[in-house]
Order: sequence, then C-alpha cells, then structure tokens
Amino acid sequence: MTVISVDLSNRPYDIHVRAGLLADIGSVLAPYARDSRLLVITDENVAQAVLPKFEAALRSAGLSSAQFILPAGETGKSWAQLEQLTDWLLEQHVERSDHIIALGGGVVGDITGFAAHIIKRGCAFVQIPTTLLAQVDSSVGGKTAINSAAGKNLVGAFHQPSLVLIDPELLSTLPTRQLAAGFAEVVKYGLIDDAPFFDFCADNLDSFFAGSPDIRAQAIIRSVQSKARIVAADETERTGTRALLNLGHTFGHALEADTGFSDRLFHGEAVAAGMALAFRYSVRMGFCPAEDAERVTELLKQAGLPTSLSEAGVSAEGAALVDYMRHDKKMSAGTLPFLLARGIGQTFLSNDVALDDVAAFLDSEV
Ligand SMILES: NC(=O)c1ccc[n+]([C@@H]2O[C@H](COP(=O)([O-])OP(=O)(O)OC[C@H]3O[C@@H](n4cnc5c(N)ncnc54)[C@H](O)[C@@H]3O)[C@@H](O)[C@H]2O)c1
Ligand SMILES: O=C(O)C(=O)C[C@@H](O)[C@H](O)[C@H](O)COP(=O)(O)O
Ligand SMILES: [Zn+2]
Repeated sequence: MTVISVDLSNRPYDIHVRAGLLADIGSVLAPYARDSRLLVITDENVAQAVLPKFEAALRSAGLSSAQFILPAGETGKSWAQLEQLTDWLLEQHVERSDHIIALGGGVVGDITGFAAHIIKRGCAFVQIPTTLLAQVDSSVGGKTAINSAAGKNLVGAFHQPSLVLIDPELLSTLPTRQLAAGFAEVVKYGLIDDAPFFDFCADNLDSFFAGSPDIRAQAIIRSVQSKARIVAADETERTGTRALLNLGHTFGHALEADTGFSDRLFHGEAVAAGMALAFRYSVRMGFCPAEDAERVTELLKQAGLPTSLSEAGVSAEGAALVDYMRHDKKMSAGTLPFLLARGIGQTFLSNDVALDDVAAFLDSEV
C-alpha cells in the first residue's frame, strides 16, 4: 500500500492507495463507525457497481450502513439534493463526532463534504473515490461545493476529509468516457509543473486505457502526490499556488455552464478543452511555443477528449462565454487572474489578461 500525507499543519490526513483495498475496507473503517454503523452517501450508478461489494466488506468486519443515494451526474450537486441529504442525515441522528462516508465520484464527494461542513456546524467525512477523476483530484484537498444557477461550485466551503481510501480496481466498471474525463485531470498535473509526468502520460496512454494495473497505480499516485503537495502549500487558495490546479477551469467551467452542467460535457472533458484553449491563448499572448500547445492538443485528442469549442459542443459567442467567467471565484477587484503557460510543465498565474481579448480569442477559435 502507498500512503501519501496531506501535510496541513492543523489537520493532516492520509491517502491510502492499494489495488483490492475495497475487500478490506470494513476493518479500515471500523474506527470511524458509531455502534458499528456508518452513514454512507453514494449515487445510483455506484449503488449498482460498488455498493454490494462495499456492504459485504463492512459485514465481514461486523459493520452495517445506512445509505443515501443521489441521482447520478452533475444534477446531484444541487440545492435540492443538499436539502434532501441534510434532512436525511438529521433523520439518522448524525452526531458531530460522526464520520460520514462519501462513496462515489466527484459529485458525491463534493456534496457530501459540503453537507458534512454545515451539518450541526461541522462533522467529519471520509472519501472513498470511485472514479478516476475523484481518485486523482476531487477526493483530496477539501474543496466542497454545490452548483448554483449562476455557475459551477459557487456555494461551498473548504472542509478537509479525515481519510481518503483509493482502490484503483474500482475503475474496472467505469465507462471509458468517464475514464477519459478523469485522465484530463491527470494530464493537468504534468502541464502545471511536471513535464516528465506529461511525457509519462503520453508514453503510457495505451497501457493506461487498456487497464494496466501498474501504469494506473503510477498515474494515480503521482497525481495525488502533486495535489497533496500543492494543497499543503496553499490550503485555501490564497497565495496563488493552489490556483495552479485551476488550469483549464476558467474556460472549462464556462463550457460546462453553456452545456447546462449535463452529460453533454463532463467536467473532465470541459477541463480538457479548457486546457487546450489555455495553451492556445498562451501562444496568442506570446508566452508559449506553438509546438507545446500542439502536443497538449494531440495527447488529449488521443485520449478521446475534446480540445476545441466545437468538439465540446459549444457554439456560444466569446462574449457570452466570458460572461460566465465573471463568476469565477478567482475574480478580484474586477480582474480575473488567468492560468497561462510558458510551455508544458510551466503554468503560471497572470493578472494581465483582458476579458475582451479572451472573448475575441474565443470568437477566433470557432
Ligand atoms: N473538489 C475538487 O477538488 C474537485 C476536483 C475536480 C472535480 N470536482 C468536481 O467533481 C465532479 C466530477 O466528478 P466525476 O467526474 O467523478 O463525476 P461523477 O461523480 O458524476 O461520476 C461520473 C459518473 O460515473 C459513475 N460512477 C462513479 N463511480 C463508478 C464506478 N466505479 N463504476 C461505474 N460508474 C461509476 C457515476 O455514477 C457518474 O455517472 C464535478 O462536479 C467537478 O466539479 C471537484
Ligand atoms: O483543488 C483545486 O483547487 C482545484 O482547482 C481542482 C479542480 O480540478 C476542481 O475542478 C475544483 O473544484 C475547481 O475549483 P473551483 O474553485 O474553480 O470551483
Ligand atoms: Zn477539475
């Protein structure tokens, strides 16, 4: 087993990564149960694909669970679902000292973490991520949120999990399109500050998608190590370091909004198109060699991901997309800091981007 620590001074926690971990999860979770019982939040697909094995593992350790099952997909991250979820937790007489279990993808993890943050003014939670995206990104770092009418993740809180348990074997039931969406956030770590990891992703793409346990484990561990390092350096995105994890997201969240936060464009797919756009915009600004932007687009395309507005199914005008960006949480005193790149592995935050120019760039892309 690989254990990665998130070294936060006042609330450090561990991430366990091991193929086959699910079978032993009962004994790992036993210390987090009250009266041998756990409160588990999941979604309808995970309830089919993973929950039976999860419950069997709990039973073998003498534990039982009560479950709240969200609808699958981004609609699960809504005010309506948050209300139902918090009502259910109260019906279950959740206590502040309880650890709520998030068993699922980023949607389950984000809303469970937010519910845990607000219920009885805060209780603990454990992340058991079941998608690639959640294993490499959303389960680590404590960003929790729901979406609102104005945009993505606009209502939320920083609330760190107590423990993250990653079993790469859970990806065996994940549809290929979801695997590719998660792969975009894996590639992101290479693009931020780890060019050799970008090369690893390119060199091992076929093995990764073919299901090589070794390559998948390496990709997950390296991603989680990057995320843990960045989060520990800037837990609440105050210094600019954590903002690096937002590469591709200012464009991506606008694309998700334009496609209605729906299965027309998954989050990871929007991030892929957003990263390709961020690299091309960096070329336009004179920061990045065109060749690097082309390599980024090529790798994402090979993974089956969208790399342009049209491939993302977006036909909106640049000005309309920029209007979504005005809700970006990085916006400060009328300026939107933008993640740009000087090349692969050389992402930086720029305060010199004019939104009118971004709109013109987007119009030139169509
Ligand atoms: N908090 C963060 O730091 C952070 C980071 C990245 C993304 N996010 C958020 O995460 C969300 C996207 O997460 P996601 O891509 O995991 O989407 P998701 O949670 O919607 O899961 C994708 C799909 O896979 C299904 N699924 C999950 N596990 C499965 C399994 N093992 N086998 C079969 N099907 C399975 C789900 O039911 C769903 O239909 C977005 O809302 C995004 O904003 C948050
Ligand atoms: O953990 C972070 O910080 C990230 O930015 C990770 C992103 O992949 C993730 O999608 C995050 O939810 C986006 O953050 P937001 O603050 O733009 O909502
Ligand atoms: Zn993301």
